Amino acid sequence: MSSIAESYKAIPMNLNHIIPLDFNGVHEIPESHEWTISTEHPIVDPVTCDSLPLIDLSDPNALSLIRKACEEWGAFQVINHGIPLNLFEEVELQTRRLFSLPTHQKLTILRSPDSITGYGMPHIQTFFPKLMWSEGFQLIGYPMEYASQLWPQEPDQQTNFCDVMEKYQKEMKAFTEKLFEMLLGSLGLTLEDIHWFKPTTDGSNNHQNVLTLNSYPVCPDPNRTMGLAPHTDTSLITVLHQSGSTGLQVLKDGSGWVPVVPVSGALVVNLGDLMEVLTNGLFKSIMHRAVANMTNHRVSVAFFFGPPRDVEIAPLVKLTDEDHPALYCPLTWKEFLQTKAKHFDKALEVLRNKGAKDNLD
Ligand SMILES: C=C1C[C@]23C[C@@]1(O)CC[C@H]2[C@@]12CCC[C@@](C)(C(=O)O1)[C@H]2[C@@H]3C(=O)O
Ligand SMILES: O=C(O)CCC(=O)C(=O)O
Ligand SMILES: [Fe+2]
Repeated sequence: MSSIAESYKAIPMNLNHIIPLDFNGVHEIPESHEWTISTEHPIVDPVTCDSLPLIDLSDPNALSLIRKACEEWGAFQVINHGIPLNLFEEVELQTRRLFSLPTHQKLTILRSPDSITGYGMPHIQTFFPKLMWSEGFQLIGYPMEYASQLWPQEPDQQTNFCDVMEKYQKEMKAFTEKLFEMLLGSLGLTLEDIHWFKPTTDGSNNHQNVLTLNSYPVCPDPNRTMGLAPHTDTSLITVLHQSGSTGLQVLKDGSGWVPVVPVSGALVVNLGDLMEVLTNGLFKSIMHRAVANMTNHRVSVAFFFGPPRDVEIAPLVKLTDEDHPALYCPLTWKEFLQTKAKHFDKALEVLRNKGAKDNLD
């Protein structure tokens, strides 16, 4: 059995693309972090122009609103999701505790070049000549091996951190499974149409999920830097809790970069590349990016919901016919991460053109 944790073994990253800047006391943008931001797409005003749909999950029309948002945007915000709001406060507090540690302490849990978990710059850094104004920490499950290094003298803090992260992942797992069912429902499908989906009452099914804590330190000139460069996620669904400060922007066809205005207690749902594959392109994965700001240290928490290990994702049979042939070749999340690590934003195109996964190189 091969898991996503092994995805980067064949394509290790360069250490210069993992170690973040020590952002403390930086008042000038170093050349290494100075970006020329493309003006190909303008930043639009989310108040007077397009704004990301906000869906109330208790609305009787929720399914049709979800379908519209998934077809037109590939993302939406949700309220009435059932996750206790104090859990967001707890996860944000623990996230801030981690990132406010001295740099030498954070470097004790530096991600190794062939690994998925640990502290460092985003995996996509490798595709950009300039460095991003952010740092992140990826974890899977109960992260005691990391917490014990971060707070060696504080056993209570170690357990607090791990307990909150574990509780958050459990809530997110249940929520993303429910959301996945709603997304299918919006297309007239059920979980029965997904041969690999095995819901369990005790939460023990083997979906693969990753939690990422993102940190965007205060930046002296955000217009000349990039917090997290434009990308689509590889997951089926990503659920993002953004703290009170703006920073996330989604790319809307025909409009431009639309800032996602934080709504208290709401979660942002992004569709990832594997959802585009599964729905044979009916739902699109959304291009998005994040920017830092001059006044607040912005943090966000992203939960990546993926398929079980060794399950090949392919366009759903019920969504294909003679007029709508399958557009993508089947592959596992791990194989897709490897394709993305080679081809980045061309990865879906590669899947469309190759027909069989043996030809992905
Ligand atoms: C499972 C994963 C999704 C992710 C790559 C990763 O292997 C672990 C971290 C995730 C993350 C977080 C920041 C943005 C992103 C594009 C990246 O570079 O690392 C996503 C990845 C993704 O969606 O592929
Ligand atoms: O911080 C954000 O708003 C975006 C984070 C994100 O896109 C990611 O973690 O993949
Ligand atoms: Fe993302």
